Amino acid sequence: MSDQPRAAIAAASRLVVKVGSSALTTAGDGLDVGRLDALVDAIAERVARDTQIVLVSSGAIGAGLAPLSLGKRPRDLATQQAAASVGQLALAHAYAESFGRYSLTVGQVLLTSDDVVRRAHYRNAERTFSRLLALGAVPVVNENDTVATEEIRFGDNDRLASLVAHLIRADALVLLSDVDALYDGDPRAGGTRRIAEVADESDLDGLSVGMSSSGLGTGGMMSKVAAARTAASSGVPVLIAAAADAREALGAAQVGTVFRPAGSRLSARRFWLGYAAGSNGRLHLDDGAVAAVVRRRRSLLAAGVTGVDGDFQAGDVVDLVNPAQQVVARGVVAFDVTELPELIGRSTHDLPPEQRREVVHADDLVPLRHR
Ligand SMILES: Nc1ncnc2c1ncn2[C@@H]1O[C@H](COP(=O)(O)OP(=O)(O)O)[C@@H](O)[C@H]1O
Ligand SMILES: N[C@@H](CCC(=O)OP(=O)(O)O)C(=O)O
Repeated sequence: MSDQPRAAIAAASRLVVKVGSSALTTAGDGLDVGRLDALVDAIAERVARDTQIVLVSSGAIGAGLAPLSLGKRPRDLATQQAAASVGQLALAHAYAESFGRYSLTVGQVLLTSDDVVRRAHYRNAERTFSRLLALGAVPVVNENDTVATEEIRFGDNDRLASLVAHLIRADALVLLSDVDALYDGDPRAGGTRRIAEVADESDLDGLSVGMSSSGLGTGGMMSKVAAARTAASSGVPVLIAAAADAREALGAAQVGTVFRPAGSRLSARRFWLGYAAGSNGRLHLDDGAVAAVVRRRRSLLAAGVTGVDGDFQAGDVVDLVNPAQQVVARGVVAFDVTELPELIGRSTHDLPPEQRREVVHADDLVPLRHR
């Protein structure tokens, strides 16, 4: 086992740290200020060593339960939003007080999925973060739960954190939770083994990673592993650790599970295209087109398209799907959905001159891995 990704996390000059509800709130009592202060102590220590940190914090819903006399996490969206509305205020206040002990200023950034799905909003968010960091503030991020509808919500701050890590070009992502690492099965069941490092995708084979969460968070370990894979496969090392071990995690990083980054880092635009953008439709590819696009990194031509669905216009983002119905790539399509049916399957030189172009140009295309 190599210490390379842990050394990179220990030396990072820009970090995204995400903390889950389970590490900040308790079912009956709401926000646990003692645990929040301990997390802030660890972050402030790292900031004092000149690391810029963006904190993605869950816990708004959990923090809003006790003030509204709600016993456990509500299932319906309206009550979750009411709890988040009350809880986010408490959370932001607690962070402002806690960072204030170190004379650090916090800035609240509440994002909806539109802020990353739409390219113009994405760039706007990027500017806000870089300005806050340049001014020496600690951005504290959460989903804007009170306005996010069922359809558009992330519902999952692990994914939001991996998107933010790319948005701000962080050197590493640290996911803090109530569990100290990824195990080969749900540690609550006992008899499980800690995974110290995920060097490549094959290290995840055979693991039982639960959706079931602590009861306070959402997505369980499954959403953390998905977020870690997204970040690592596009060049960002990730550490999953317990919030209780935050000092060690943000220090030498010799705790938890580390995900080794694979390949080179995607540009902000290609990352956005592959992982953040919303998709407006699907192009179905034959095997030859899949090989050309995924292995040889060529443009997608009409000859290799077998079908289309969705409602898209030229310039929209679409999924590229193989014959087994797996999404193998995403790209910006060069035709409206209404134009494609009469073009597909035809070779480029048979097309009318005004339509003699790639369906998706190689520069606008990002191959994705699938499991
Ligand atoms: N293979 C696994 N390894 C580690 N934890 C797991 C695994 N499968 C399920 N879990 C559970 O995932 C929970 C963490 O997820 P969650 O409650 O959503 O955390 P958070 O609120 O921090 O996002 C842990 O309490 C743990 O019991
Ligand atoms: N935005 C929600 C948290 C959503 C979420 O992903 O929660 P968690 O699994 O605890 O990171 C809140 O603040 O309660």
